[in-house]
Amino acid sequence: MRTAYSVETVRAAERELMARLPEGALMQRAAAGLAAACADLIGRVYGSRVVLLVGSGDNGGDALYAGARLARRGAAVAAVLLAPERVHPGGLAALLRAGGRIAGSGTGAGAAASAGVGAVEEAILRADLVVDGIVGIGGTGGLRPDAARLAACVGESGAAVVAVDLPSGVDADTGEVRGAAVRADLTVTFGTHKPGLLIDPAREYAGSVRLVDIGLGDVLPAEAELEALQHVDVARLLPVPGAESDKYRRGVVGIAAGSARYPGAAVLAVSGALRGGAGAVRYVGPAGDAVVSRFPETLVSDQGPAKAGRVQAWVVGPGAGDDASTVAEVLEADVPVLVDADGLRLADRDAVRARTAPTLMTPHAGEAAALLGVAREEVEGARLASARELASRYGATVLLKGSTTLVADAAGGVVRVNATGTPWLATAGSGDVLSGLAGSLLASGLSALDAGSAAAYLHGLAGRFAADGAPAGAHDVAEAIPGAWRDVRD
Ligand SMILES: NC(=O)C1=CN([C@@H]2O[C@H](COP(=O)(O)OP(=O)(O)OC[C@H]3O[C@@H](n4cnc5c(N)ncnc54)[C@H](O)[C@@H]3O)[C@@H](O)[C@H]2O)[C@@H](O)CC1
Ligand SMILES: [K+]
Repeated sequence: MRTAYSVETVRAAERELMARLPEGALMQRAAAGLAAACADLIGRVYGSRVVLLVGSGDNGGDALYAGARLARRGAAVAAVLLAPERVHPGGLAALLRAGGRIAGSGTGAGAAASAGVGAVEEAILRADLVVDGIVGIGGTGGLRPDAARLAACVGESGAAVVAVDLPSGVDADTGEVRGAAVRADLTVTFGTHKPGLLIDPAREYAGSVRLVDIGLGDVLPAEAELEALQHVDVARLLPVPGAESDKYRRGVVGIAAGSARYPGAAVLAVSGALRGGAGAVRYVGPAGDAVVSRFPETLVSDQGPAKAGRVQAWVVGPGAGDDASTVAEVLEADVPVLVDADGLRLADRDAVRARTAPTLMTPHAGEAAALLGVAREEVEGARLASARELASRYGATVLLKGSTTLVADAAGGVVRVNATGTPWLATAGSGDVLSGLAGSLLASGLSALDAGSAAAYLHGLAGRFAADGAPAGAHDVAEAIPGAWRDVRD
């Protein structure tokens, strides 16, 4: 499991750890890890041109101490000081002792806003490596104008860019990026991941992320704010039939989907459900013929959901058109229900809130925006807050689809993030496959949080296998699910 902790939690843990250690020990651990990561990235340290962007806090201190280490190994290191009067004194002294210098001025008053700005920009443009120590977990609001100018200049440089702890300008707790931010090739983060490093849009700014152990693990609380499942975690969740299993014990998933206009949505939801571990898939709706001709193992009922027979979890909504009564009927069932696509629009909020069995809603950003009454960009820019808000409004678990899919429970607690997805998954019908797959996992007894996050994981992996660098259709993704399942369990 990859976990991420909020700034507040990190601060508390750091205080506890610092009280037990000699002064400055944590920063030295951070700087050593940072310098090593920089060296790995650029390959040859000796003779390389390194520019440090140094803010007024400890993030700048980390950059300065790491810069000193690189200078001792023969790099030409220049520090751009955003606030020379408040720079980390020990870090700056260490850099100067190691032969580093202050960029833009020979006097030490070389802030980017000063007359030395041309020289600063030139240094950044000519650098082999830029180390972004403008601001870390102490950042508030968007980058200030001086810092924003530096971030823009870094964007024009061909240098490798390493962000210290976080790319400056991104929100550590939410992954939001309001205004300018540094785009890094690599982010070297300390002690633990921060939620923003795992959630878009900030995740994209971070590049690849390397975690440096500074001993924080022992003092962090057991429950994180955000977690990302890995193969072994998903393998533990996936249902495996035992010797005594029959189709009912393995779970029957009901699919109430499709319409005369969109029969394909029903077929695709069933295709996902058949690969999700349930013992049987029951279909109700107007696309029964299309479903059976493609998947003869489906139990098709021409009755409504309430009379369809035994079902341990329902999926309702893909391709449902305007069939609000089926959605309402499914929401009355006393078993877990997954609501997707048209079903999200048709589901009555009070009916969802009144349910006692789990409800899993699976909107993409556009659908979530419509339910929240905001613009799509607002959801895309604030994915964590949007998922949490929707979960709390509906009293449901919400799986917000996207490049980094989030799954949030209504009661709060840990949020799951999934990063196995690929842009190739942005293809018609791929969401229908996911809803069937997640519904199948619900029917086999997983909680809404586990079913949603395990399904997102498998679906993302299947998308990668199906696409493999070329376009793939949603049915290809469904067919790749068994391979993803095997990959996870190996
Ligand atoms: N506390 C610890 O134990 C450790 C902290 N470390 C480093 O310390 C960092 C946190 O240090 P600080 O608490 O000093 O905070 P930061 O260095 O992250 O930022 C605070 C400084 O940035 C300025 N600032 C805030 N928002 C800004 C904005 N939007 N634009 C421009 N400047 C802005 C503030 O004026 C303040 O001086 C971590 O991210 C990490 O890099 C590491 O050395 C590891 C150990
Ligand atoms: K930074």
